[in-house]
Amino acid sequence: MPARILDGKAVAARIREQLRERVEARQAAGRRPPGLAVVLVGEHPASSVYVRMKRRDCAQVGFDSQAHDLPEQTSQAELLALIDRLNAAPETHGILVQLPLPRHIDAQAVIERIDPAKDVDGFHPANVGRLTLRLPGLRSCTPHGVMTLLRETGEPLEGRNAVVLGQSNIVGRPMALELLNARCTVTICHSRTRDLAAEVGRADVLVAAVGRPEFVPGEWIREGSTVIDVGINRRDDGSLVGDVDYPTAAERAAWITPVPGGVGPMTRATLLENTLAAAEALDA
Ligand SMILES: Nc1nc2c(c(=O)[nH]1)N[C@@H](CN(C=O)c1ccc(C(=O)N[C@@H](CCC(=O)O)C(=O)O)cc1)CN2
Repeated sequence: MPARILDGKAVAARIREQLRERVEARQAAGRRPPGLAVVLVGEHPASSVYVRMKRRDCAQVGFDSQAHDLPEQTSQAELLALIDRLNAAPETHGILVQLPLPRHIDAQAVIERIDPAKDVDGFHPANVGRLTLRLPGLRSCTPHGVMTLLRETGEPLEGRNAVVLGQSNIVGRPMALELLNARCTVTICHSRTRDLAAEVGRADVLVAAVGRPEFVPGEWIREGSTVIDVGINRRDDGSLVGDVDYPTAAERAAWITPVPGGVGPMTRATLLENTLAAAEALDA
């Protein structure tokens, strides 16, 4: 039986509708809309697309979308000064600095300058630490969005073997922590992993986040598993493919995410959820 599709686009649309209703109720109670500052430095083509989508999402749910488009030559000091102003601004509940940043800027220093209470990307060490310790806090959007999608299968996660391909700060590491917190047995694979095919073959839940087009062949996939493809790779003809070879993986998996329309929309929906949560906490 071919895999069932985990439709991130549809789930994200449902989340946005719920958020729109909550924002309406908030405003009916005389409170200001959640404000999200989206900071884009330079003109990285993919980043410009993602930022445009995030701003459109904000408009759709009634958030106050605050655009800060800065030139490529912006200095680190100028960017840090903007973060300081946004940290102090009561109408700004969430601050998102789109990554990657130009090479002359130290992205970690920028992330650490954001007030953890406004860190809607969940990248600040304080929020990553809280995730590690199973304390409430703002969660990194892609991994948290993946957890929301996994719940859509209706299958329990407890005790399942989860394998994460990739150990990045944005996806791989927080993803492994989310799965561990859901009581999976977690393996993280990376470029030095010895027998990748064997590790993937043990996965009841596979999360692929390596950034290499169609890197995982279908024959590695465990029959009946859930396959989450975080990769978004653009081919020369402009089309998008994931890190997993979708047609062959779909023959073996029970559930699979498409690319596009899988994890990407969930990343954006989680950003909106985080921004409303930040607004509720900051305005309380
Ligand atoms: N500050 C951040 N920077 C980056 C993050 C992040 O979470 N925070 N993650 C990635 C990119 N990313 C979010 O910004 C992102 C990537 C893709 C999508 C998405 O909706 N993709 C669509 C297809 C879009 C297209 O047509 O190109 C899909 O998969 O259906 C949303 C967000 C790096 N930077």
